[in-house]
Amino acid sequence: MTAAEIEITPGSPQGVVEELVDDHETVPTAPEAETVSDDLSASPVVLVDQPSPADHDWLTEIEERTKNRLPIVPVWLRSKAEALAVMGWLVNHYAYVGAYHLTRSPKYLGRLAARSPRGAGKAVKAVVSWTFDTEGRPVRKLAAAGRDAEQYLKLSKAHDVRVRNRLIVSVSAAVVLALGAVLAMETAPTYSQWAALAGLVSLLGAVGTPADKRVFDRAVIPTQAQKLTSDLVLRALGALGIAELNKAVGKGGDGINFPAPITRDGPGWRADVDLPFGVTATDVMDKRARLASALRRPLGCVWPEPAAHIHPGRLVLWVGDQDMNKARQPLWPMTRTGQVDLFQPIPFGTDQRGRMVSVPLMYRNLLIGAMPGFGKTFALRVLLLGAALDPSAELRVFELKGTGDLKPLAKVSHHYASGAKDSTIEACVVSLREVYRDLERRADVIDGLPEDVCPENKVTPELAAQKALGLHPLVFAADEVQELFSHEEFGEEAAKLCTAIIKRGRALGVILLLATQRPDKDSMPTGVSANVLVRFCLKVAGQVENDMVLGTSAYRNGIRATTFTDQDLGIGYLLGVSTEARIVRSYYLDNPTSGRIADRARALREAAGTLSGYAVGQVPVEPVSYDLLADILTVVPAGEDKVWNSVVVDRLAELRPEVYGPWADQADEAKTAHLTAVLKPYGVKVGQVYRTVDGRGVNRRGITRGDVVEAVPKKIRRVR
Ligand SMILES: Nc1ncnc2c1ncn2[C@@H]1O[C@H](COP(=O)(O)OP(=O)(O)OP(=O)(O)O)[C@@H](O)[C@H]1O
Repeated sequence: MTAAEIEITPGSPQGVVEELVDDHETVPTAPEAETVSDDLSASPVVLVDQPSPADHDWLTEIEERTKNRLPIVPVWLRSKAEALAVMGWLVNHYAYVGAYHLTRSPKYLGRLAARSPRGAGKAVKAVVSWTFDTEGRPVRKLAAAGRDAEQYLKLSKAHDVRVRNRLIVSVSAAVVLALGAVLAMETAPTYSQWAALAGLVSLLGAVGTPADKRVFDRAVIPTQAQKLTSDLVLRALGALGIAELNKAVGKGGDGINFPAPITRDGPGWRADVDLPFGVTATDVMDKRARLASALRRPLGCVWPEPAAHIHPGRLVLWVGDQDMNKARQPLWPMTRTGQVDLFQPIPFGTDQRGRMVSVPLMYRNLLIGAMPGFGKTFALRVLLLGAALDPSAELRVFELKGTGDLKPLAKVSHHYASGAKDSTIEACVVSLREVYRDLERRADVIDGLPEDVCPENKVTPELAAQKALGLHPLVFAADEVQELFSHEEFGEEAAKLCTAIIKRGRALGVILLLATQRPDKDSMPTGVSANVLVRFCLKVAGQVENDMVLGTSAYRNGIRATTFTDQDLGIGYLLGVSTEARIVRSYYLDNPTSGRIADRARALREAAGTLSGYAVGQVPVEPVSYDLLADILTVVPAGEDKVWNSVVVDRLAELRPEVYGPWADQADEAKTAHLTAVLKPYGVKVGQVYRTVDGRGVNRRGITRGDVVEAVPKKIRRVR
């Protein structure tokens, strides 16, 4: 409430005013209050906004300002690697420009030679004009026309003296030049004669070049980056079709406030804007395409962001000189040297302004989603190579497409498999089962530790470092995970295992990294998508996929990965790393570079003695042999004709806990549905089975033993 006034009718209770005034201020009682009366008969009026001591608290004010300090040292100069990369890029750029012009030098010389007669003409004209003082002619003419004889005589005299002196200078210069030329022709070597001639011709050519023409071609087409001004910003905001904004920028409106000057920030311009009351930064982000159109810039240059830590109406508009997808991508800081500690964030990419964005993996899980070909695997590979550079981390990598994009990681992984075959899917599920079982062991280890060693009941760097405890970071990655979750036979089990690992694994040092090109509800279990903490969404087709990867309501809140263009490879929304969603372009590591980094990671592991499994030539994953139908016939003896599914699952879990244990860790209904699904490929039907429990008749879904016996010869495939 600003300078509003509230009338207190005689006898009205003080409490009414107290409820309406601003929060912390104490309202004086009616007699002490400043009263204003505009009508003698009217009741006293109290100013509701009383002066606040905080208004004059300069320390508070300074503290507020310090929150919005801009960096003293430019972002790119803060890291040695980044600064070197920028310098390298500059040297490369100017070397290119130099080579470009050098190869065109004959063309430039020809151009200058053609223009030199015009230049010679201009030079002669200028010398003659100077010598004979032609610029004074209009003044003398005026004096003559005004019949001012005295003035005219004065001017003529001065003119004569000036011309005489200048003639002496010009003639002397001409004689010296002529003599110099003759001398040079006689004595100077031929190459310097030619050089002098070329210099003279170039000079005259440059003089003769018209103002609207260039001597040199452009080696680099300059970006049409216009300086961002408040007028431009206001015009653009006014073109968004947001009523409150229109009112504010229109005639008689309150205007829009810029709390800080528009400045250069990285390779672009930054404007901080306080939007009108009630308009949020998200409202503007929603209309990014319109904003870009109004600013006349490519979409990839215009990045409105909220600054919600200040207030939801604070907009930070950053307009880059270059489209994000064309901007120079710095080198991944770990490309050549360095080791990673998984308890620290891993450098993952850069934002629109070229600032490095790191992703913490410990105590988190990650989901990457996008349409095919937009950079999921590349993004996943950056994080996996980061994890590989932590020699204590155990990697289990499954690339379910079969293109071998994650092959460089094979040499450091405990489990590695590639391909879309059933055997790869099965290997992946078997590995998941192992991880699931390892969760139990890890939980027991942590549970058994004294409180002073493990006060927070979770893996800490100190605990992870103690090899004997086996609490080292375990990174399980599956690319094209839709192949796993939509698999007829293993899909359901994989979904359950991943959901359980995502929910329980965080504190136990188990990290799940999943990438999918089909983030719909059939290929991405909601238990997984709802519980994942870090999300990276590159271009997706629609709202459903967007929200599946980025979380419910992301689209409604303006976080729309649908707005990325076809050229935005590797660019996506990253959620779960900072308070706001960030737009990030993952570091680009090609195959050979990834191979070299993996070699380094392998060397680190060899030194630490942590190479294991696939990386040292062991069989990828040894699937546990089991035969579902035979196992059912074992746990449902011949005399028992019909049995509930949930009972069968419990008995199976007792028989082979390592295989069926996770099935039994579910509610009865889920157990029933699970067994129904896995029996479907065998043609075993599930129906109602009546049983008496505690004297009461109960109907539940179950199987008939005879149907299982029938199915044995018709088995589609023996599950190993
Ligand atoms: N950060 C990046 N910068 C520039 N280009 C990139 C980046 N990331 C990926 N790309 C390009 O995008 C192409 C596709 O990347 P990638 O194979 O990771 O896509 P994908 O989403 O995994 O595709 P698919 O779903 O078909 O497996 C790569 O060949 C690469 O050239």
